Amino acid sequence: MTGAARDDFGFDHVPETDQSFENALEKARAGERLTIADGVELMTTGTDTDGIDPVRKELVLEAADRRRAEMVGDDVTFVANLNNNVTTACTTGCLFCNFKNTAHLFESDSDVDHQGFTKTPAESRDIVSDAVEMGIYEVTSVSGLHPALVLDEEHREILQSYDNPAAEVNYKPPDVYDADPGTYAEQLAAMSVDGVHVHSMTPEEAHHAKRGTDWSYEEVYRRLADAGLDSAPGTAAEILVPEVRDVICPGKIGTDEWVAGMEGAMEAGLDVTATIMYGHVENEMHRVMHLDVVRDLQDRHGGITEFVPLSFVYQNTPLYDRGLVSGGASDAEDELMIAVSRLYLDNVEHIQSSWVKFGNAKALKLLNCGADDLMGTILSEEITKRAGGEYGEFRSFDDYVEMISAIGRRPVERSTDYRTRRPLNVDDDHHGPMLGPRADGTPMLERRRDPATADD
Ligand SMILES: C[S@@+](CC[C@H](N)C(=O)[O-])C[C@H]1O[C@@H](n2cnc3c(N)ncnc32)[C@H](O)[C@@H]1O
Ligand SMILES: Nc1c(NC[C@H](O)[C@H](O)[C@H](O)CO)[nH]c(=O)[nH]c1=O
Ligand SMILES: N[C@@H](Cc1ccc(O)cc1)C(=O)O
Ligand code: SF4
Repeated sequence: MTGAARDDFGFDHVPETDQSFENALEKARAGERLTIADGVELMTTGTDTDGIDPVRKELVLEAADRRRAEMVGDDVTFVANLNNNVTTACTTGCLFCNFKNTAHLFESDSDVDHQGFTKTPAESRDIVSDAVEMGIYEVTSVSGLHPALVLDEEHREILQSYDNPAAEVNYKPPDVYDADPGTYAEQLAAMSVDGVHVHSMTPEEAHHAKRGTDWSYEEVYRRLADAGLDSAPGTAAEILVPEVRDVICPGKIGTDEWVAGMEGAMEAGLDVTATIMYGHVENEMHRVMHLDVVRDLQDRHGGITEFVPLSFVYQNTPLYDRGLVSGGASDAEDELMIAVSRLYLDNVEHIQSSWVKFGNAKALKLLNCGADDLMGTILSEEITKRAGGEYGEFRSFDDYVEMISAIGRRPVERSTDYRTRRPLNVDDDHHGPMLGPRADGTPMLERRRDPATADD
């Protein structure tokens, strides 16, 4: 149970094992593949004692830091990217999420005020074009499950052929809404400016993009790739254990469906990332069971480029408002989550420290606990901000160089798939991206179009 959860929720899976902390640590240090019991011993710093033992914790962090150095060396990577989320309208109602707004508020005849947005493909293109001009390599786009969003026109026709599409397949035509998001294919094509890498379509979104059809995930991801998709984010993972999903996101796809979606993306030839969102109602057994699902998937397919632990941002969420949790993960839990991810996921090369969730100081600390990637410039962020997170929306290349060299590591700009890397020269006065289609080393904000002088 995390420190923050108020109730035990009657979970069947609890952090109890037959393993000892010492044996688990020994195996981790020797580079042996860990079992779930080993992982739980490390994550809890021993189930034989209550709470986190600070001395044992340091031993786990040290083992993970050493493993990181052996696996990927001392470079710290990051990507020049933009978040361009298309819509906050969603019908799913996950209890940890304050990104979404109830979809019916977006209907033209609703007079209830809301803070949400829906972008048309043309609006997405303008936003991405500006960021490409600033030198980004990647655009990341994740959205709510808007009832008018469909894969393509063929999908729309199928959904319209149902007797009652709203009730049967969660479809309403775009003319019901204030703004038309177009189709997923149109959005991806619009965002594909000058060949910029498009990272989008979580398994949850892919499930929405195939609703009411018998299409496979592979088929859906192939069509999305034809439209401009380059890789897929493995969010919607949350905690991949059914009894936890029943509490925090009963309307969401299940664990098996998430795995099937990721497999479909990989079968369509796309790289994917994988995530865990932790620090709410789950316990350490659930966290390690989740790592096991990811490791198993990677054993079978090998397309996961990075693992991203997303620490739950609790402030403005239904889970917190309703008293189901009293906060998020502690610093020690964040450190152990990163460290055990590194040690358990022996087949995933990169572990990301997410500054948007942790802030600069903790994000840097986590680079000494097993992480080797410091996310991206982002430029605009809504999910964490709307949940009450306060660590901003942008990090410049100068910020990155300063932070990473301050901990004695080498800053390296990367592509989304990590296959292209460019070490930065820390002695330069200013730094900017070089890998994007229009990047030329100029600092990003210097190239931001001034809205006052923009001509369109
Ligand atoms: C907001 S959704 C958008 C994409 C799509 N609707 C989905 O669920 O995959 C993307 C991810 O943001 C993360 N997220 C949402 N609310 C969060 C919160 N309060 N704290 C941390 N992560 C959060 C979750 O992991 C979620 O899967
Ligand atoms: N950790 C978060 C990410 N990570 C994604 C990266 O920035 C990048 O897009 C990925 O590594 C692929 O190159 N993105 C978010 O929007 N929010 C996060 O918390
Ligand atoms: N956009 C998601 C997180 C995310 C997106 C893509 C990733 O590869 C990883 C994480 C958020 O802000 O929470
Ligand atoms: S996490 Fe995704 S599916 Fe769930 S409510 Fe938020 S936007 Fe909708």
